[in-house]
Amino acid sequence: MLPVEIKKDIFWVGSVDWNLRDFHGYSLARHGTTYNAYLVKDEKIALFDLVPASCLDEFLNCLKMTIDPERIDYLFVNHVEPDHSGALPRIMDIIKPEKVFCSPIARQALVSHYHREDWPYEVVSTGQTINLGKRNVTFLETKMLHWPDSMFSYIPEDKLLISSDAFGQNWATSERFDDEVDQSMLFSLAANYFANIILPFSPLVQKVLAKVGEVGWDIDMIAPDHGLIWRRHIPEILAKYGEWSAQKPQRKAVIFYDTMWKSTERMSQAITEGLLKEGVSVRVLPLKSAHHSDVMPHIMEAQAVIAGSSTHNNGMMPLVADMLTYMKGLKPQGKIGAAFGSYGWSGEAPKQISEFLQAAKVEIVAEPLRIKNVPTEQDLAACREFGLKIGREVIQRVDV
Ligand SMILES: Cc1cc2nc3c(=O)[nH]c(=O)nc-3n(C[C@H](O)[C@H](O)[C@H](O)COP(=O)(O)O)c2cc1C
Repeated sequence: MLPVEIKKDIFWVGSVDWNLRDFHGYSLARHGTTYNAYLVKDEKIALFDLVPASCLDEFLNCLKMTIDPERIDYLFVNHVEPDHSGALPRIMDIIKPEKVFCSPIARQALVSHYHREDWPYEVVSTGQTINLGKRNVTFLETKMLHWPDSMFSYIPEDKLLISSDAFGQNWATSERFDDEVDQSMLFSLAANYFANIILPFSPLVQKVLAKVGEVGWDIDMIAPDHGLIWRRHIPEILAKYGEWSAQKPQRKAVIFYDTMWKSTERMSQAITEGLLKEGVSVRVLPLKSAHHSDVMPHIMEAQAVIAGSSTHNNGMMPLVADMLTYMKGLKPQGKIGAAFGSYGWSGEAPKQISEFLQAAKVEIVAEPLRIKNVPTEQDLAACREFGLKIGREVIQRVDV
């Protein structure tokens, strides 16, 4: 990739991973991703963040088009996760920087990843400022957003916030800025990223947004470590982070299920009809075709989570267990829910699902609905009634 000057003497120098489809086990990177690093040419030459070890060659090519890497004085590590620091051991040998700036927790994390106590670490904390010459860099530790070591770097002279993984999206593009790409795709991928990575830390997002307001940073560019750089739609993405982290649900229900012989699927269709009759928008996600990370953005927005499974070996179908486990870890707040499914003889799955939902702090608003074998017309009417009941609960909560 070619470097791009994003501000006077500040360059994007990352790499674009067109191949990536599985991002540490998520289907999040269906559209590839970028690893963004930023080079600042001042009296001190500074490099912010890096790329994974696998992208080192492409990254070095890009970097060398802007600077002789040996001239770089300072490295800033905003996040230790290997997609942003994996190239560090090789880069340290090439650049031999005077200093490696990182948060106190990042220093420990770097040592436990790369086992190098001898690198020239310089620990920086929230509010501290480092001078580069004409510019300053100031820091805000964003612990658990989304790793303990994470921090933001802000350059006031350029109104530039280098935001680590926050505000990122996984999308391999040749464009570098938010106003150069399709807007609905951009915001949809930003939402996808938030729902799968940031959601459990929603209360922290609210605090960080408040803190950024409090310190009065004037920002006209947000440069995340993945995806497009925000320069045109900053108020919109900040508002979206406020909205997503507030977890205010919409008049929407998500139904996910797995089925062997489609009886549970037939139930899901009748439940959908009931919800629609109440005026609730529905997303139906059969887990054989929807990966758990594709379901989460819908759960993030929905008021109701309705999970279905046929009974399989006295339990729920494995894909449903997978989805529930994944969802529980992401701690969605303020949801209502219910469980359903077809069975042959013992029929444990719906009750097990209902208990799991409850353990995930989902408020159960309908008894688990079980149908023996293939649903009759009467059974389908019961499913519609189940959908109507949940629909009414959605409306009651969303429309207050
Ligand atoms: C491998 C297998 C294991 C099953 N185990 C159970 C079971 O433990 N308890 C039960 O009630 N039904 C069991 N069933 C029956 C199914 O739950 C039943 O056929 C149901 O109607 C399937 O719903 P579906 O079409 O949505 O998959 C099993 C079926 C299969 C194929």
